[in-house]
Amino acid sequence: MNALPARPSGRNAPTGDLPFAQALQRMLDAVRPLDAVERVSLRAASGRILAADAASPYDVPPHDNAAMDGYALRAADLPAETERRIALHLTGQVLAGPVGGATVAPGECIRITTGAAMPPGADTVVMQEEVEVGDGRIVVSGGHVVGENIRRAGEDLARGAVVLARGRRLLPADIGLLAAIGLTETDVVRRPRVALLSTGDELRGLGERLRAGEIHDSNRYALLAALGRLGVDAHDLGTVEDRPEALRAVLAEAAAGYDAVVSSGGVSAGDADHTRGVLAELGEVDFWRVAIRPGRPLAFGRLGGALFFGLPGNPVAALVIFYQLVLPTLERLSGTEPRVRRRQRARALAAMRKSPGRTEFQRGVLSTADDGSLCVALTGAQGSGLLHSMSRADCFVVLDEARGPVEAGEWVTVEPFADFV
Ligand SMILES: Nc1nc2c(c(=O)[nH]1)N[C@H]1C(S)=C(S)[C@@H](COP(=O)(O)OP(=O)(O)OC[C@H]3O[C@@H](n4cnc5c(N)ncnc54)[C@H](O)[C@@H]3O)O[C@H]1N2
Ligand code: MOO
Repeated sequence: MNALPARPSGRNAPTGDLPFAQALQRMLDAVRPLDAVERVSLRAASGRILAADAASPYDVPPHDNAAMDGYALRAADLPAETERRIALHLTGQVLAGPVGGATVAPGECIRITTGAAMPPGADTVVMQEEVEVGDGRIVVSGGHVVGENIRRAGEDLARGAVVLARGRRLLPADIGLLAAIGLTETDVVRRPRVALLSTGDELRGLGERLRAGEIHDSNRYALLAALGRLGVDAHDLGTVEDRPEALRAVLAEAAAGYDAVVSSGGVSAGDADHTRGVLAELGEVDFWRVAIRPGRPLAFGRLGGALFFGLPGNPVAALVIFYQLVLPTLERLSGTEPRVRRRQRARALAAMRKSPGRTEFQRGVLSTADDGSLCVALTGAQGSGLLHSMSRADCFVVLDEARGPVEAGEWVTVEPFADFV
């Protein structure tokens, strides 16, 4: 791990808070993407990361075929002038499916349906709407061009062409492409094994009764849900008491069996905050404290073979850190590049509080003004313990470290959740 880089003096310099962009870069740099491969059936491959380029073993479509229901014929038989009409002898039909022996000789045509392979001799398909059908013959006008209404072999994918590159997260259309090139299985990267735990004597699991001073452990369930959507192999290690020995025991075991460990709580400066101390004992702390709000007391490091993310306990802080820093790092660990965050500009519907010194990720709701421009309003109070401020939101409002308050009507940067949440 690198030592903390020299930092220019500034508002956060004395505390050693790492600027957001530097923290993200250091986390990404610390990753060695997994390269272990497993073969899965195509039915189980959705959302997995492709481990090697997939090339097509043949042309797709494999044969020239009709793009319309109509008649396969030879363009040379037709008159050049649109007004003139001629009759062609109708000799049979070809449907989509196995190819029969039908061929088209001069003066003949064959009935053809969409997707059926072009019979030898024919070079054009005329739509049935443009043809008059009689007894054993059709009447068709001129003005058709050679190759009309034919889909060419290899038009979608040429033989040997790379259809999907290594590192691709397989989407439904990708599964279709792999099926189209005849694959039944594909090689994907093994899923990262990620351990998740919460720390805090006040925390109770689902269904447990609360005594005075206790709360439900909401972080563990929110983070498990977020990890589930990311497609990692998440393991719930439960809630750990605020005792160094208890944390030591759980983290020592986690160090051995996981690619990443995510904890929440116990990273700040309180008397019961042991996460950093135990991480330093059993592994390495790369940095803690990022100039970000919420989520400043983030501890990042290494625990045995695992990356370690010590998220702050406040529920909104834990999720903001997860989406902004942990998610891209886990994407790289999974063998794919972090997805692009499409930042947009939106007009603030009301003023927003902001002091210089930390990058803020406030929670907003997008709307469209009468003139079509994008607008954003905050989801009410932005305290980092107020989980509803996150659950009501559909975007982050990203306010740069250096800037101060936002005035109503000002343009700000937003990150729609649809891209990553
Ligand atoms: N003297 C200082 N105090 C605090 C600082 C600081 O820099 N100096 N930072 C504050 C900030 S910012 C945050 S965020 C919190 C983070 O502290 P911890 O990570 O040590 O979190 P805890 O103290 O354990 O808990 C904070 C808060 O969150 C609740 N919590 C914890 N875990 C869960 C969970 N799994 N589910 C739901 N809620 C949880 C906990 O009950 C506390 O209310 O520290 C500030 N203090
Ligand atoms: O950073 Mo703390 O996460 O603001 O509440």
